[in-house]
Order: sequence, then C-alpha cells, then structure tokens
Amino acid sequence: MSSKHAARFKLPPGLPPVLKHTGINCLPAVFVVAGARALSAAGGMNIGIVWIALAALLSIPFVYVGRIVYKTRSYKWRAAAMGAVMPRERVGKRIGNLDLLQEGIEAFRHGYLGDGLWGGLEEYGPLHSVSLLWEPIYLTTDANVLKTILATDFPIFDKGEDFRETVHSVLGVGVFNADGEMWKFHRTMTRPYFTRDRISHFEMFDRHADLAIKKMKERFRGGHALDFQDLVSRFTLDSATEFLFGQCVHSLKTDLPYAYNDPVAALVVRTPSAADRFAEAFLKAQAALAMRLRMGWVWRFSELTKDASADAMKEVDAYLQPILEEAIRKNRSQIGKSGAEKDQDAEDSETLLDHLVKLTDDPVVLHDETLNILIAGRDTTAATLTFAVYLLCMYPEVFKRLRAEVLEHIGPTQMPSFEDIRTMKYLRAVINETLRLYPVVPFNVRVPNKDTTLPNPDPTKPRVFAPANVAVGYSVFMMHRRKDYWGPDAAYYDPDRWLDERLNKYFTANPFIFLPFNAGPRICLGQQFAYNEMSFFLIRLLQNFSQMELDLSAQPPEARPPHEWAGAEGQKGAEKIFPKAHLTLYVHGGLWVKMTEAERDA
Ligand code: HEM
Repeated sequence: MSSKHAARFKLPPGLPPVLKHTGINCLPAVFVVAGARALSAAGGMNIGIVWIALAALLSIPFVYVGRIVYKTRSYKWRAAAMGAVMPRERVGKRIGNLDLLQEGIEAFRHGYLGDGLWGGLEEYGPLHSVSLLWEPIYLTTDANVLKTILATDFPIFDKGEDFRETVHSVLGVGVFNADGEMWKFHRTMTRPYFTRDRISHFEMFDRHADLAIKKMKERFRGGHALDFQDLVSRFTLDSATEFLFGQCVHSLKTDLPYAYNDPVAALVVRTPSAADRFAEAFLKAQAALAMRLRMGWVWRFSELTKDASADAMKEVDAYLQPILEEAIRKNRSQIGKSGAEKDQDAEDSETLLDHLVKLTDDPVVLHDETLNILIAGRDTTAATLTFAVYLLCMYPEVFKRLRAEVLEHIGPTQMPSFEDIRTMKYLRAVINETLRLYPVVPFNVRVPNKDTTLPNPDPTKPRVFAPANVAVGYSVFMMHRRKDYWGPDAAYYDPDRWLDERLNKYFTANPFIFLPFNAGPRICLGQQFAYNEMSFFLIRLLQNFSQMELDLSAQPPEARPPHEWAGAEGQKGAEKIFPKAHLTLYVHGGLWVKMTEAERDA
C-alpha cells in the first residue's frame, strides 16, 4: 500500500495547477514573441526588443480582460438560447468587487456565520450571482433550487474539479469527493454496509460513552470545568475508528485538557500517546484542507514546494497501514472456506473495513474509502452533540423535559435500544432543532458539468441560466433560518416546532427546507448511524447528570462572542459562544461546561 499511495504524492499539490494556469495565461505573450520573430524572419521587419517585451507583457491582461468580456456576453447568449434569464448580480464598489471579497473574509474571520451574505440575499434575492476577482459564483438559499441541484438534476451537478483537487492529498478518491462513475463505484461499494442497524454499534457506543462519562465525572468531582467539545470528539473518534477499522485509537484514555484559567493547567505536563498523535495528525490534515478551502484558488501558491498535509498524513498512514494490511490478510485466509466455517456472527460484528475487503483488496481504494468516512462521520456527530449540549445548557426547561422523557422511557440506568430511540419524540425534536439552527455543513457547493437552468425563486419569471463550470454555493445554515420557510420565530430555538402544528405547516409541506444531511442520491450515508450515536450519547448523558451549565469564565477570552451580537434577533443575539466553520461547524475555543451528577435513586 505504501508504494502505491506514496506514488500519488510526488509533486507538491500547488505546483501542477499553478504551472498549468501560468502557462495558459502566458500563452498570449508567447504568441506575441513568436509573431514578432515570424514577421522579422518573413519580411525582414525588425521590431525592437523593448517593444516586443512591452507588447508581450500587455497582451496578458489584454487577452485576460477580453476573455472575461467574451465569457460574460456568451452567458447572455446561451441563457437566451435556453429561454432563461441571468440571475441578478450583486455588484460591489471596487474593481473586481474587492470590497465584497474583503467584507467576506472579514465576516468569515470575525463575524457570525452568514454575515456579509444576508444583505445580498435580501437585496438581490435567494438566488443571485456575484463575481469575485471576475470569477462568477452563484449563491442560493432557495429550497427549490436545492431540490434541483441535489435531486431532480443530480447528474448535472458535481462536487467539481476544484474541490477534488483541494482535498485530494488527504482524501484521495473516496465516496466523499468523487463524481460521476467513480462516485457511483464508491457509493455502491459502501452503501450496503449502512443499510441495516447493527446491534454491535450499540454495544460499542455503550463502552465508549461509559468511559467518556467516567472522565466527565472525575473532572466535575474535582470542581473543574470540562471542554465538552473535546470530550465528545474523542468519543466519536474512538467509536468511528472501532466501527471502521475494528481497532479503536483509545483517545478517551488520555488526559483531558484543562481550561486556560484552571490552576491545574499550569501544573500538568501532558505526554502525547499514540492516540493523541493520531488524533492530532488527523486534525492537522483536516485543518490543512480547511485552510485551502478558505483561501480559494490562491492556496496553490502557498503549496508550491511542500504539501501542507503531508507530515500529518504520514502519521495518519502509519496508524492505518498495518490495519489495512491485516484486514486484507484476514480476508484472503477466509477465501475458500465454506459458509459454515466462517464466523456465524461475522455479519453483525463486521467492521466497514471487513465489508470492503470482501469487495476489493486494492489498498488505495480501502485507504481512501475508510478515511473519507472517518472524516465524513466523526466531526459531524461530535459537532451536533456539542451544539445540542450547548443549547440544553442555555435552555434548562428543554433539558428538564428531555431528561423526563429519558427517565420515563428508559429509566435511570438501562441501556437504550433502537426501539427506545425510535419512540422518543422529544429527543428527536431536540436533535432536529439543533441540526436546524446549527447544521454541521453550513455552506456547500456544486458545479454544473454542462449549461443548465435553475428554478427562478419568483415562479412568475423564467428559469435562471446556470453556466457549465460556474459554482453554485448554497447555505443550508441560512436556509434553515429563513422566516418565510420556518415562520416568524425561525431564528429562535424551539424543539416544539417539530411536534406541534408548525411541523405540517412548514416542514411537511416543503421537506427541502431542512437539509442537514443533504438530499437526493448523495444524501449522507451515515444519517441513521448518526441519529443512533447522538441519541445514545444524549440518553446516557441525561441518565447520569441532572443539571448542566456553561462555564463562561473558562471560555478563552479571544473565543467569546463579540458585544456587537448582543441584541441581534434570535440565536445570534443570545449566543454565549462563538460558532465557526472550517469543513464543519465547531465552537471556537471549546464548549466549557459543568454538570451535576444525578442521584442514582432518582
Ligand atoms: C450529525 C451527523 C451528520 C451530518 C449532519 C452529516 C451530514 C452530511 C452531509 C451534509 C453530507 C453531504 C456532503 C456533500 O455531499 O457535500 C454527508 C455526506 C456523507 N456522510 Fe454524513 N453527516 C453526518 C454523520 C455521518 C456519519 C456518522 C457517517 C458515517 C459513519 C457519515 C457518512 C457520510 C458519507 C460517506 C457521505 C458521502 C456521501 C456521498 O457523497 O455519496 N455521515 N453527510
């Protein structure tokens, strides 16, 4: 596996695309020089070297501008030919819309999610375009448009070359970042594993949840605050590595961090274990991807000589490689045995890797597929659980009601079953309301692979033209807070909206207004697994703790919400933490909490 895998990383990832684009952009200069030489050779016309250099230099921006003008015009002709209209275009005040670009970067760094975009959506509508440095992008929060992109016209909308290139050094080619036939191959291979609930998942959740809760109790008994985000990320990492590879990294066995203001923090020296090193490397690899996605096209320039994810990936692969090799070896030794000889319980207890090695022993495919699912599945559930606990701390009446449901349905110590989870309506409402206000993939993108049209948000008007290769960015986060979709209280937390008349009025009438797991053929493969895992952990938490609160003093000062948010409508105005997003949503600086242990005879 190592040789095959290493062979893919020969060149730093920024170099080939930068060389390619530089080459393309310099072509006009090459033509000018070649033309001047041809002229002098043919007619003896001698043009001064300075003039040639000047013409060559000017030809680059000249052709570049010409291409932009042509492209813009051609969009209009192509739109007309399809009987469609162009979307309204947001225009800034400075050349290349530099002001909008700066505003966006500033909002991304210091603002609330979606800041810098709401104004545009209100003024130009829920489907409009904006050109940043002459590169057009469409932006939408329209449920009908999303239905078209994700479901009705699914084959036309790819993740796109740009996304694939950006994440390739970490994800290779797996289900999460492939398109077309390659995506179908990965999806077909992986999907059967997710089709049925496995009892063994619950036993696994129970072991890891048990250890996580023990750790929490130790901390709280000592009077310390605990970073719930860190803890639950360890829980999901341990569960995911066991579920995927059959070997857990045991990140929960390591010492947990202390708050910056905790006197113990200065006294404790933490020596990283193998689990810590894997978790840290895995985080670094994802951070490298997040930085690339944040920088846009420009990231390639910062990685001309070195792949920013390479060192981290070496560490990740050092953990993965022996596991993959062992799985392949084990599978080969099973070939030829009769059904009776094989382990009867194998079907239920098999890991995703066991399932995959039956279909292929290509180490690259196995590596990429398992790593894709680790990334797709680990932070997403950890983040949702983090925001669920944050909201339970903020709204004690919801906490109380949910705890009453847990005690009534399951009792103070019993292990929850599928059936329990399925029938706990308030628990599902709490999770859905968390996913509505804090969908862990808040912003996303698809790129049409050919010219097409999108529904016009104004149904009395013609459809909107969407040119091939122009990205359509969409925000589920913003769509989930639209008042016209969710009612006047859309910006507020209220799990009851999933149980009362608002459910039929809004969600049932238009299910595409709620897309935390995406929709259509590419809907999240782990949706049911995630609901099970999150429900299980919340139940265990509420069985063990009778009260929870935020410890705002433990929140690092630089990670507290800015004063300007106070007074804003809904959740933004009420925010006690700073929600941020890289690939997925997270709480900046961690979620520091304190909890009170439940009396066992409660
Ligand atoms: C709260 C938890 C979760 C949320 C909100 C979530 C959300 C999503 C979203 C929005 C996508 C679509 C991304 C895109 O195509 O651009 C996705 C895809 C995916 N998710 Fe999840 N996810 C969660 C948990 C999980 C878990 C636990 C697993 C696996 C164990 C998982 C596996 C996947 C896979 C494999 C894909 C790629 C599907 C494809 O492209 O065909 N997810 N998820």
